[in-house]
Amino acid sequence: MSDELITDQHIIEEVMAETEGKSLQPTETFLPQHLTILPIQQRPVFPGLGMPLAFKGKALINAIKKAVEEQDGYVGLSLSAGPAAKEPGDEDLSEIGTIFQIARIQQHGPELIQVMGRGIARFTKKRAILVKPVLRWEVTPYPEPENVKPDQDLKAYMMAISGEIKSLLQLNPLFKEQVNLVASQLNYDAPGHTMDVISNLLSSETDALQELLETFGLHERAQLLLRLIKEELQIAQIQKRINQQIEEKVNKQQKEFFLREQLKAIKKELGLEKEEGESEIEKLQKRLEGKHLPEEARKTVEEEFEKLRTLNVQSPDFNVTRNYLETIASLPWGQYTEDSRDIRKARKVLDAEHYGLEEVKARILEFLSTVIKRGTVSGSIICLAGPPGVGKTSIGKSVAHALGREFYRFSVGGMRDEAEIKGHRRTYIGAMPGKLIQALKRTGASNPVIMLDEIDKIGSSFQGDPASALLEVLDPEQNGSFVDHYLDLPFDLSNVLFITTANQLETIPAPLLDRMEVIRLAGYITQEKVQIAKRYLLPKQLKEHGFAPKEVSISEKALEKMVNDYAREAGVRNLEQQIKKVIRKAALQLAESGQAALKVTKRNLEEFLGKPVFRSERLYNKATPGVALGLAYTAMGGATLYIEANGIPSASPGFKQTGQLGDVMKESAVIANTYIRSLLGEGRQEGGNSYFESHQVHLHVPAGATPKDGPSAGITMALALYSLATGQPVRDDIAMTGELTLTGKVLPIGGVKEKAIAARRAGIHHLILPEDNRRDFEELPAHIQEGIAVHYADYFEDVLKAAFPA
Ligand SMILES: Nc1ncnc2c1ncn2[C@@H]1O[C@H](COP(=O)(O)OP(=O)(O)OP(=O)(O)O)[C@@H](O)[C@H]1O
Repeated sequence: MSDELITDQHIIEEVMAETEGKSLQPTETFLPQHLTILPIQQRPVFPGLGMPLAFKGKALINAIKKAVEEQDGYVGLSLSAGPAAKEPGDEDLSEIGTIFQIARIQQHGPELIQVMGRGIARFTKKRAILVKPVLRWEVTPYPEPENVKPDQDLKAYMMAISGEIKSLLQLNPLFKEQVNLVASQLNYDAPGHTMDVISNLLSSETDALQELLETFGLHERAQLLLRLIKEELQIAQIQKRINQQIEEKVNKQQKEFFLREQLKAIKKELGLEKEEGESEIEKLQKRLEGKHLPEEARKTVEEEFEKLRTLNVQSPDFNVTRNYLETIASLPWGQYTEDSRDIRKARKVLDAEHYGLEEVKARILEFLSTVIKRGTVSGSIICLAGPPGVGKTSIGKSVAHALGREFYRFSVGGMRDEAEIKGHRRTYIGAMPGKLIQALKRTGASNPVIMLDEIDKIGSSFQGDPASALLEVLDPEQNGSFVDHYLDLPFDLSNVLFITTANQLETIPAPLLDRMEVIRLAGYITQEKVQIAKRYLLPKQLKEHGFAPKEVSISEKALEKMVNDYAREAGVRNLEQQIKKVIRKAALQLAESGQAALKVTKRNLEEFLGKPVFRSERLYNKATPGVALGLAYTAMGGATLYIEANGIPSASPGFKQTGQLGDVMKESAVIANTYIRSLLGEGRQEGGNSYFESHQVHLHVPAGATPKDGPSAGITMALALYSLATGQPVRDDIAMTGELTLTGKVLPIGGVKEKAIAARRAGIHHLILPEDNRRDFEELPAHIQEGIAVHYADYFEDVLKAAFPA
């Protein structure tokens, strides 16, 4: 035999076969009571199974040989409590051990011997009879009793044990071999023996196994064994799970690795060598290099880069994180354009880009000079208010030009979702930053001019209130660290110059309006429009259509006709459309006729634009009793507004009004009715007037489909009723506006400039205004006042005097 230690399974089997039958169920009388004690470590040996053991030291080797020769190979095995290296003394050894019968020995050199044999029975120590050179004890052997009939409890235990062992078998294939080996020995009629065989296979703690050995009662032993097997089973299950997990992970990793390698190889073939993720990360990092990110942002960016590196390029998370970093990289952190500080240049820019608007330009220049002086725009918000097409946007652009800043414009009209301003949180699919951050990204500067259009039409809904989000953006206290939901980092908006535009101020949320400096643009009179068309709109459109200035000319008279008959509005948007139309038609004519140039005049204008859209704003060619011309101020600018009254003779007199009137306007109508009735009532006027007592009176404000409201039609309504009742027509070249009280006092109204412009547009030469609006009118530019005679009214009598000149 070789010198190797025997571990081979078949040798152990051989030993077992050899010892089989010899002492399978020894009785006490067969077993020696004086035994050489061999100390063993790590785990006790249970009776029943054959196994190899190794011992060291000359004294032990001699004692073992002697036991084989003289004592049929019987020795005692006792578990040593001390460390393996130390030679254990009497006191270190467990007093309960196993009688072991050695069947074969094999010496490996002078110091090491290997023995093979099997456990026979338990013993307990009586006393030591020799201590040196080896231990010899007097013992009491406890062979397992034969043929005990297990009682019910024990049977149940044994079945449970066998069940658990079966489960263990399924989990642990290594275990299976051993169990198969002992399977032949499992015998439920010898429960003690069976349990010992199984105990030999357990991998429980040393102490637990020794306790099992020391348990003589079969019930208790069965209980303990069952517990230990269950523990073993649990461990086996955990092991299995861990194994599975590891296996799965390894498999997945291997697969991914394999695919990635393939991808790399393919890319290499295609010349796209670098790994996608890496090169993207590098690119992003490069873009971020020159930016002045604040500490907090820098930290976040670093964390995100860390995350990006660990992510698979194909994973959706990679995209989300990359997009986020791209947004950050595209923002103008710490990048500013330098403001031009030259106010004379600013004036030049404004003048060059706009005709007229003197007052607006003056206000803008005042504003710019304070900005230049203070060196900061923080807290200043301009609101340009006026009808469509009067140049609000283009004034905003000029402000940006004058300061040398970038310009960005977006509309907040109809906005209902706060996220449009503040962005979506990144957890949303397809999340984006809000409009403000997009504006900064687009302009590439942290101090652009941002124009918020249609602030009077901002909405609100269950998705949050965009107005309050805007408030946060515009508030100088807060916008230094504006946090967009998507960015989730503060960005400094305090250097942005905000300009808002609105058609009317009434619908702007009050907290927003409070923060803004309102500059009104009232609209243009005909002469201004003609000049704007001649100097700006026409040259611009010619250029856009690829014409030299001389190729198409439109005479001033033609322009005037265009303004009056085709584009009657407060602004010039529609006029610009008409000019485009003329130029397009002219282009066709020039191409077809081969002419070099074309002149558009008042006479041939209809060839280009068709029949006039507006004839006159006057519905009535001659003065009619019951009709008066009022002036209104709407989001579209000033407008003229007829008020009609009519009556039907009736036994049951009454009063009604129509024309989509708002609540305030309805009240005005009722007030006018009451006032005029009391004014004309019997006994008050010479001869008396009993019209209202004998008629159903109806008041109407065309056009009936347009909703109207406000108190400023008070005097007009009253005058219409007066004219109806008295049968006197109001002179046909007069228009009026003013609120009326129940006692006939005339109160001031708003929008004087817009209304004056509307009156001029309608060819009106006489205007009735409340006395308290005198200053408003007198402060208007001379060209608007020109040609208008104003009659100021303090009481309704003043209105009558102006309307029915003697
Ligand atoms: N005073 C002016 N001088 C020169 N051009 C003008 C003047 N006013 C308006 N325009 C021109 O008229 C056109 C319409 O003006 P703009 O778009 O600024 O109007 P807006 O008031 O912003 O209208 P909206 O309220 O509809 O946005 C532009 O081409 C603009 O340049």
